[in-house]
Amino acid sequence: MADLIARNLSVEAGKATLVRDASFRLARGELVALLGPNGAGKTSLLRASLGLEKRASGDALLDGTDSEKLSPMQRARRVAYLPQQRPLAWPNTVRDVVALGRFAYGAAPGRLSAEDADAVERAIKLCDLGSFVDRQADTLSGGELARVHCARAFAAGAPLLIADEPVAALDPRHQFRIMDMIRGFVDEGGGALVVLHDIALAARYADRMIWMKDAQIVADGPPAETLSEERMADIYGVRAKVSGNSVEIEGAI
Ligand SMILES: Nc1ncnc2c1ncn2[C@@H]1O[C@H](COP(=O)(O)OP(=O)(O)OP(=O)(O)O)[C@@H](O)[C@H]1O
Repeated sequence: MADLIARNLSVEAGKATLVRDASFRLARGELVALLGPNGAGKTSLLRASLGLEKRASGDALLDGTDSEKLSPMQRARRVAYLPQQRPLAWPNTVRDVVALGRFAYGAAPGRLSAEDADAVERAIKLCDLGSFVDRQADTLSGGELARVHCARAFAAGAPLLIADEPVAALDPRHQFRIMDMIRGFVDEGGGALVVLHDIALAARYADRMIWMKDAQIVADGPPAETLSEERMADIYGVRAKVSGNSVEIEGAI
């Protein structure tokens, strides 16, 4: 059973509390949106859950193992993590950047098994990168590069996917395409936790919404139970019209 369970996690930096007493579970078969304003603590929560950032208290288990105790390779086989900041370490072709997603299987660009090569080609196709494969990744536009990083995460073939704002720089069509791919991944048995700032997109795709504000999780449940005009006012300080899963933001309060 692949899952990620965070229990009473807190993260501190100096005197600041970035995450306070947060608990959630991510399992296969669900697409969970993590929402909240800038600075709410979303990235800190994800990184601490994955064992990439020190916790002040609480714990986080990936498939029952403390995530802080996993080696990078063990972690990467359990979960593909697409961070918000996605620096390219060096200029490389698109195909080679996507191939980096296979490192958990001992692959390196130029040294791919048939299975690795297959996963890389599938991810390239899924993310609509066919015409870019031989380009240097550092010559792509921001949105094109975002798709390359999505492909790198998909190529990993891990049962869980955690993506921090995967569609932030994308045009509307590619936002839908990426969300469709994540939905498809979940429908085939994966589990995905995705940070989104587009509430309408989140409500349309997510089975569950986790809402954060001021370092705390304040709600966790299906859109029908947690998305409301009051919630939009409380979390984001905006006036919004909410009708079913549709949200129209009218302005700041
Ligand atoms: N090392 C640090 N020292 C002090 N404050 C920090 C540190 N790292 C993060 N913060 C602060 O903690 C808060 C939470 O940051 P985090 O990146 O988790 O927020 P977020 O919800 O992901 O925001 P965004 O939507 O803008 O990406 C922010 O106010 C940030 O400035």
